[in-house]
Amino acid sequence: MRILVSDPVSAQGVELLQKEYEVDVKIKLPIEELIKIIPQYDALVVRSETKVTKAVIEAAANLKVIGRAGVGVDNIDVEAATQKGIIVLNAPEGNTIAATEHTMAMMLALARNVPQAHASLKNGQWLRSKLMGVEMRGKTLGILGLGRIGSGVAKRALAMEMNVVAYDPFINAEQAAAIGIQLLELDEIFPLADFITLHLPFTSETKYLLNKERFAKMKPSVRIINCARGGVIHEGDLAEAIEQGIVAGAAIDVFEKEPVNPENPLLKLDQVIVTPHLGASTAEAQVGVAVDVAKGIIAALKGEPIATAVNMAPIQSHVLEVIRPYFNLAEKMGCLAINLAEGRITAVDVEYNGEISEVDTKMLTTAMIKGLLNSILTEHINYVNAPGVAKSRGIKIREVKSKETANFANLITVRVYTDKKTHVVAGTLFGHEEGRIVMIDGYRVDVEPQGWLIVGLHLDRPGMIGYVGTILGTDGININSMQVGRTEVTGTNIMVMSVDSDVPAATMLKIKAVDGILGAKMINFCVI
Ligand SMILES: NC(=O)c1ccc[n+]([C@@H]2O[C@H](COP(=O)([O-])OP(=O)(O)OC[C@H]3O[C@@H](n4cnc5c(N)ncnc54)[C@H](O)[C@@H]3O)[C@@H](O)[C@H]2O)c1
Ligand SMILES: O=C(O)CC[C@@H](O)C(=O)O
Repeated sequence: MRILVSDPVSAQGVELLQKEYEVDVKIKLPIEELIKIIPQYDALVVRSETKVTKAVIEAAANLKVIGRAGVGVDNIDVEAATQKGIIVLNAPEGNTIAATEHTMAMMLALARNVPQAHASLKNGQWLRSKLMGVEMRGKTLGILGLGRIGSGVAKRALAMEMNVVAYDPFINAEQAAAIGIQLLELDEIFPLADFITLHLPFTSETKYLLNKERFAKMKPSVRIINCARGGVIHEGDLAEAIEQGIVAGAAIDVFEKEPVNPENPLLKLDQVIVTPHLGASTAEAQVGVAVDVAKGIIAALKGEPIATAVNMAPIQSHVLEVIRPYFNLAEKMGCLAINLAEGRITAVDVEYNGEISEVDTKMLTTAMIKGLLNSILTEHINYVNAPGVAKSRGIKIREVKSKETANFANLITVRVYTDKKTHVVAGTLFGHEEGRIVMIDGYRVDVEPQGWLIVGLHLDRPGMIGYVGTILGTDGININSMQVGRTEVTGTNIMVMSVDSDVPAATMLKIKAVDGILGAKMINFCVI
């Protein structure tokens, strides 16, 4: 597999990727060049400079995952990626502290005119009275967006004895109270705030959230800090509000167009201090996001679950801890169940029994669907596209949950309904990690879901196992485990054999032709 890194990311992340895959680092690629070379790659790693547009994604014939070394994914067409089954993941936590501290640095620098003082003094001017500042203590800070960075800023502002209020429609009052601040409506914040800092994503909802109309509602002494995304403030309106004395000053790290146009009106104002999108630029944050994104890319390429994918249902870390050991098992159970099934599949039930039923198991169900569909489709099925593909094929997926369990602490049961029959496969973990299939169509087995498996139905009479063993032996296929038992149909037995290598179709035909063999299936667990 090949990975393209198209923005500067820390060496630690690149080295992690190089341990597993071939990696090309090509910075500042013109978009035409990116479109030309992207079909060669399975994964793409970016920061904010590379614009992963629809055209890039359409050209990306082999791309499986795009990793963003940072939080904001607004430089990636996530919708186009999702439609193509490409996982988009980010590294949401690695630069939180960096961006939080940069916000505090910008707020203090704005309050005390630090950049203006520095520049004038270096220019030979001693401007003490002109550069009078304001204190933070006792002032009201309005935080727009109380997520990771917003709440970090809130805690630091409280330590500086500021009054802190916040607007975030997706946070409840208890969460805000736990930080020690009050949630208000947006319009309630404007007349109160001496400082307003933005920490929300750039979306169609937040575009130009602060504009002419909203500046007019603010205190005339208000100072604005933006270390989130350029487009959440209308830059022209802000410049005008500052010129008119409606806003006292602004500290801006992010711009609607980056690198910023030197003609941007904000750059011309003394009351505006700026940095070139440096929020995440600390040594620690860059190592953090590069390592996090590399781990995410490796997991994605190996088909493992990813906690930081933005176009899949998010998994909370305590849930991931519980369900992680079951992913491989669930996927293999999907593969086995679909291989047993005959006829048109109409629905699949996944039943969770035991303690596992108490956590969110959606991603395990997705793993099962992934295993099921990858066994029958040529298109690559992953955690992003599996539910959509199942739906488009008219397969109804249902989760059933019960804390009750009979023989195992935790049990997953997959039922595949077809227009002919229902097939049932159940699995559990032995110890904490070892996945086992413990039931196939009502028959108790103990099968490691790996390698190759033959499942056959035969008449309950002497010699049947011998015939099959002889065919396999003659064709050079080694049996490494074998179980035989009665099914619920009188006179019919089931045999389950793990073998060391792939079984050619010709060998399977010979087995099926044995008098008394009622059917036989070969399951290749290696294909998923
Ligand atoms: N300057 C930088 O270098 C830098 C570094 C890191 C992050 N960022 C940016 O900072 C911002 C915040 O990052 P984060 O890690 O705190 O993200 P986060 O997802 O933890 O927090 C975002 C918060 O915004 C809230 N929100 C969403 N839509 C909203 C709306 N319409 N109105 C009000 N609140 C809304 C969400 O509920 C959430 O609580 C993002 O835009 C991110 O891209 C910039
Ligand atoms: O890559 C960067 O330096 C910026 C990152 C930042 O904007 C983010 O959203 O994480």
